Amino acid sequence: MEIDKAIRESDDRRLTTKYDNSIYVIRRALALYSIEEVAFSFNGGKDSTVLLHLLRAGYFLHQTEQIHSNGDLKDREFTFPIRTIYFERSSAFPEIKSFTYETASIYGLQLDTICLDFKSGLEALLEAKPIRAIFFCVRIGDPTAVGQEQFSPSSPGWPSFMRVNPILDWSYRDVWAFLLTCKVPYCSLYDQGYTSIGSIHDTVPNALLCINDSNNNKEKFKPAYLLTDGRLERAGRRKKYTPVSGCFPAVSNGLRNVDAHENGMLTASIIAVGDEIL
Ligand SMILES: Cc1cc2nc3c(=O)[nH]c(=O)nc-3n(C[C@H](O)[C@H](O)[C@H](O)COP(=O)(O)O)c2cc1C
Ligand SMILES: Nc1ncnc2c1ncn2[C@@H]1O[C@H](COP(=O)(O)OP(=O)(O)OP(=O)(O)O)[C@@H](O)[C@H]1O
Repeated sequence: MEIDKAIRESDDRRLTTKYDNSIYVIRRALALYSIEEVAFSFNGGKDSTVLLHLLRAGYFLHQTEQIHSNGDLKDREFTFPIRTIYFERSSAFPEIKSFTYETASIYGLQLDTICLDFKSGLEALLEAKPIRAIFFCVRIGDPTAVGQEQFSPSSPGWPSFMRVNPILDWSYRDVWAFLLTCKVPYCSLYDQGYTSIGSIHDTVPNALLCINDSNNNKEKFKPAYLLTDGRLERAGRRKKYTPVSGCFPAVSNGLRNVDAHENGMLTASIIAVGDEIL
């Protein structure tokens, strides 16, 4: 299996350890649930792309073990049977949409495109299919990762299923080490300086990757894998906020000089020195 081979041939010990742990979680899930009971939530982003290939490798290894007595399972005989769900958004970047569909076609994914919000879409899906566990790409540091573990039941108020998070402990650097080591295709936006991709309304390239091109006065950006401080991967994503006076600010990556009033966020600092307040 090409993914497993690429990782085994790599001398990046940290990556190998992360890979082995993720494969362990995937194989645990595949042992606990039947193939009809699992699904994979895929959106064409970098984390999703990592998980797709981990699932391909994990499923392949799981299968190989199951049919061991019948001889080798060749790569070309291998299909990926895990139901893959994609919530299509009209506000998604066209590059993300096309990458998602191209990837589905290249790897023979059974893609279910859902045009509802997450909750209603999941409700409809779980009513129609026997799904009990969903592979998800949350990583520690993501705003939604708080309190999650590798196996976490869905939150109260959500349809009932198990969230399986095989890359929970992966860092930004691990994600890129994996994608580059395995030489798998990823969405072209990452080569244009986007480091985390939300909607067209709230995402710009990461200003930390900006190259000054004084010749033609145009902004250029280095690829996402050159971002050295992974804690800043969401610097190109504007925080969700409630507009104060109904006016929406221009997209900002948080590093440009954006008017705080315009953003609806006001901050104040107080410095106390002895009994004096400055
Ligand atoms: C398959 C799936 C399952 C989800 N399950 C939950 C959940 O159990 N609890 C929750 O608070 N959010 C859940 N969400 C929402 C995500 O945590 C998160 O809000 C969503 O991915 C939006 O991220 P974004 O705001 O960065 O686009 C789920 C989303 C998807 C696609
Ligand atoms: N529209 C969607 N359809 C299906 N799954 C989704 C969707 N949006 C989010 N998810 C799930 O939530 C995970 C986390 O989303 P998130 O946007 O943080 O990561 P990503 O898109 O893979 O990478 P990036 O941080 O670069 O955007 C996805 O990898 C996927 O499992």
